[in-house]
Amino acid sequence: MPVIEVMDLRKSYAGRPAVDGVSFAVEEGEIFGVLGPNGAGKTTTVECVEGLRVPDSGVVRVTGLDPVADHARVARVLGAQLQESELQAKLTVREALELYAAFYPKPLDWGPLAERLGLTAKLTTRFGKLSGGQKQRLFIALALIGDPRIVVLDELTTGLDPRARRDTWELIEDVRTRGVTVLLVTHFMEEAQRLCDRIAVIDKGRVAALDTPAGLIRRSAGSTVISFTPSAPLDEAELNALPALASVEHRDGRITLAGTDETVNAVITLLARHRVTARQLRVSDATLDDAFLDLTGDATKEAAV
Ligand SMILES: Nc1ncnc2c1ncn2[C@@H]1O[C@H](COP(=O)(O)OP(=O)(O)OP(=O)(O)O)[C@@H](O)[C@H]1O
Repeated sequence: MPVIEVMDLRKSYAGRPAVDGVSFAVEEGEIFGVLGPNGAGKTTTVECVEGLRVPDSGVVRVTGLDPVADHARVARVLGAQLQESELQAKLTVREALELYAAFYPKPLDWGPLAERLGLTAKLTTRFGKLSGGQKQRLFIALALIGDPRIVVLDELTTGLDPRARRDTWELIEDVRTRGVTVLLVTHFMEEAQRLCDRIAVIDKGRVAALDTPAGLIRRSAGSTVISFTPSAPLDEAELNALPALASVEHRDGRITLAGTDETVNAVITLLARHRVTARQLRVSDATLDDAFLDLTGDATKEAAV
């Protein structure tokens, strides 16, 4: 049985749909990503899973329980990252960890958790004096302290420097190794690609695609990218006629084509036919970034970056 089930979830604000028929199921032990442009309905969706918002219609189940009607029981199995305003400025890091540990029947030992999140040197620092990244790390610790079966992390590494981000990814991988299910809302493609087993791409309140990161990349139009600097100009019409071509870009004499393996073979044949040499030829797989822009359409491109 899935540990989280969302079926035809709908939620409007002042008559405007923010979530418009979202369905997905998260299996035990999975890292499930929710990805989408700003305002797509991601936070509303996960807050319905946490029982913090009441859906207009649809069904949400967490370990078979209704997060609104069975809020107390759901809170025992689900750890959620807090919003900044929820902690007192005068509370020290140690006090916050001890306080939250006391809420749960079998909390984790907060010492190693604080160590893993680089908070040991900050135990006596008051919350109000922490940097944005340190606060973020404390919220992650507090989400995990109750040793939950499921953890919901919204914008996990926003505000963290690259080092802290990588340490946090390792921590999340450790958490999953212990069998914890992770529901992760993120804007970072690299994070989603590295951590998530499956991703629901949400766009305009609906699920635009649901697949593994590799599956999302494969289904986007230009899943292979070839770039090179030709030794002589190539005919634009011939380039545009290449099979399975998704896009052509020219920059500083360099040509970048997105397509499939078929496009790559055809361009190599084209180059040979015209006796044109391709300097600095590179062939690479498209990234999740490319797939995301493709799946969420042109209108949302600007909001996504
Ligand atoms: N409490 C609220 N009252 C009115 N409108 C809201 C409320 N919360 C969210 N919205 C609107 O609902 C839509 C979806 O918001 P939501 O926060 O769920 O999106 P999101 O995908 O999490 O966005 P972001 O990536 O920017 O955090 C947005 O248009 C937002 O303005």
